[in-house]
Amino acid sequence: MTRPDHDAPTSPTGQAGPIIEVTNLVRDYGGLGRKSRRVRAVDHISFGIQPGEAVGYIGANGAGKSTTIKLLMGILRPTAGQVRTCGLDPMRRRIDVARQVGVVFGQRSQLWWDLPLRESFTILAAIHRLDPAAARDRTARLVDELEMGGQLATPVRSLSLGQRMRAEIAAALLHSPRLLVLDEPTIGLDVLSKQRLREFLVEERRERGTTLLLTTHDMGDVERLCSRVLVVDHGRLAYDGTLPGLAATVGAERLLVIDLAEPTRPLQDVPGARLVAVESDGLRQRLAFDGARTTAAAVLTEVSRRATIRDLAVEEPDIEDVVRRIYASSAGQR
Ligand SMILES: Nc1ncnc2c1ncn2[C@@H]1O[C@H](COP(=O)(O)OP(=O)(O)OP(=O)(O)O)[C@@H](O)[C@H]1O
Repeated sequence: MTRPDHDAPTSPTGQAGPIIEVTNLVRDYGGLGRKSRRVRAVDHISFGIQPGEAVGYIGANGAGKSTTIKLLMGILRPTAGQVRTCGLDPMRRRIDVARQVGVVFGQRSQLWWDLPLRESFTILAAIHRLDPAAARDRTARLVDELEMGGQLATPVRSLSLGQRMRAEIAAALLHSPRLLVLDEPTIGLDVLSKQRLREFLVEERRERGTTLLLTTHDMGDVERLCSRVLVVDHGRLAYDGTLPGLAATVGAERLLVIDLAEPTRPLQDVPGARLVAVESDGLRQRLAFDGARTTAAAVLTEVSRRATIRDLAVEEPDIEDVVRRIYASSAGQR
């Protein structure tokens, strides 16, 4: 597919249309010298992200996630294919893109290491040319919501990992970007810090409709924050859809944990279900079923013909396992 090598005439500032549009994107590293081996980090990837979406971009180490993000931000030039971020060519309009996007790269800080945190916010507000009063309000709000009030006088280098990540996110959101790109935002954080950060992001998106693109190895981030997931594997897009759909593509089973009123014979041969475990003399039984082929209701109807159900729970597939199976199945296709 070819596109004119200029920004779409209908969206000179990139306000209309998809917020990210990637078409047949390719990026190679190396391969120029005789001894240098060429690595295809991104291999003909195409996808679009609409304003307001929250998308998890996941894949194993070296799958091509960071390279894709750098291409989206205009840090790297594509080997082939097209990228539009906020409707703009990020290589040619990097500053205009930066005005509309907030980015947090796990390894790279946008804060001034030796200065008190407060100073970083002041400098960033000046760089983004924010109105001073509006910048003060926005900073105060982010500091409040991210519970950073106690750290404003602390030099960035003395912040804990969790505090620094919250500070990075506040810095990325200071100019109220349309798109927030987060690379591994919860890596290394303790459970409580992760939970707080996720809650903040949910709230921020609910209030402002900010589009979110998130790379992560933590499926909890995806489950909590993203309505759509892109799985990249060896530079190729292996899946684009919802999380439950992801589970369905590998035939991942859901589990019904059924508590029965009396000890009951093993619930074998329930159509569409597989008996996984019988516990407490048959008082609790676990049946696995494939959500694409039958429903929990159909399985329960059959069980209730055989015994009285006292209580039940449905356990969703383990998403880490689902992702492992996606990688395994796409490796089989190569
Ligand atoms: N500057 C570089 N020079 C050469 N090869 C590179 C360079 N950067 C990345 N690569 C290679 O490109 C491939 C994709 O790397 P990338 O960093 O995009 O993956 P990733 O999915 O972000 O991995 P991780 O989860 O480990 O951060 C890998 O094989 C990597 O070794």
